[in-house]
Amino acid sequence: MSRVIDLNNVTVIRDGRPILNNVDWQVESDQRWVIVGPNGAGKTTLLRVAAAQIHPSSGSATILGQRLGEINVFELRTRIGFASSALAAHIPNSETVLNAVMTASYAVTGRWNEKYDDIDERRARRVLAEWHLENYADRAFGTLSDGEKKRTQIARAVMPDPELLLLDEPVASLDLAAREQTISIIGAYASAPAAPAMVMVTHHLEEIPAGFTHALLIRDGQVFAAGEIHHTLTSDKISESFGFGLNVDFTEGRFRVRAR
Ligand SMILES: Nc1ncnc2c1ncn2[C@@H]1O[C@H](COP(=O)(O)OP(=O)(O)OP(=O)(O)O)[C@@H](O)[C@H]1O
Repeated sequence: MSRVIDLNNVTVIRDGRPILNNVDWQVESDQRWVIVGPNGAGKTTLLRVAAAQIHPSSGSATILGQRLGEINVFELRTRIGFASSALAAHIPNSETVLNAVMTASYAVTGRWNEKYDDIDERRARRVLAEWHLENYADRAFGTLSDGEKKRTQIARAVMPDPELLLLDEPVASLDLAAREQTISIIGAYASAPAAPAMVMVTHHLEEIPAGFTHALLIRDGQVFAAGEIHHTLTSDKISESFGFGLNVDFTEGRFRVRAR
């Protein structure tokens, strides 16, 4: 086990105000975290610090043993898988699904002149099968449904075999069947002993897949609660962090939330 994310007193200032404020957070390699909090709480900002995409304005952020500000972030980013809708916007609509996933080995979107080895293609096809996309390898990315696009983004993120996998709302806006299918594939991936450390941002506790072990509740840029998932996603803590009375229960491996 090793420390994958180590944030100490991290503050991120934008437009003169802290959008993350004195955040302390540690993630170990055998943990899978969900980040939950109201709109605008700072979830995506926190994930972008973990992805080495933005630096703290103050405090220290060490990701996979590399302290941001002291290292080459381009090298570090090759060890991190990051799937978000914002990144998906960079995948050309005409790119085939196979190429969209395969180019991840070189951390680029859009296949130009790189030379790919058979081994990359074999791995990309294995990853496509793992994310139930094997029949879409030759389809243009732009022709996929939202659910297929989301799974392609995640397949792209796991292609380089990352040591840290970050998922920003991986099932947002999917229909019921696509949502349940994607939750179940992420759950199988997260539950495998060889899975990397993972962090997933979600708005809905119902969307937390199997295999997730820890939760961080964030409110107004500050950590409201963090720790083992069942000790953190309690009715009292969720109600207080969202400022609304909510009952949380956990049945058949899934969380469920109702108004009190
Ligand atoms: N570059 C920026 N400049 C100014 N404000 C920003 C910037 N990026 C984010 N913010 C603000 O910081 C706050 C936190 O944003 P962030 O996207 O991290 O929240 P979030 O918890 O992911 O929100 P949501 O649930 O709505 O996606 C928001 O109020 C947002 O408007």
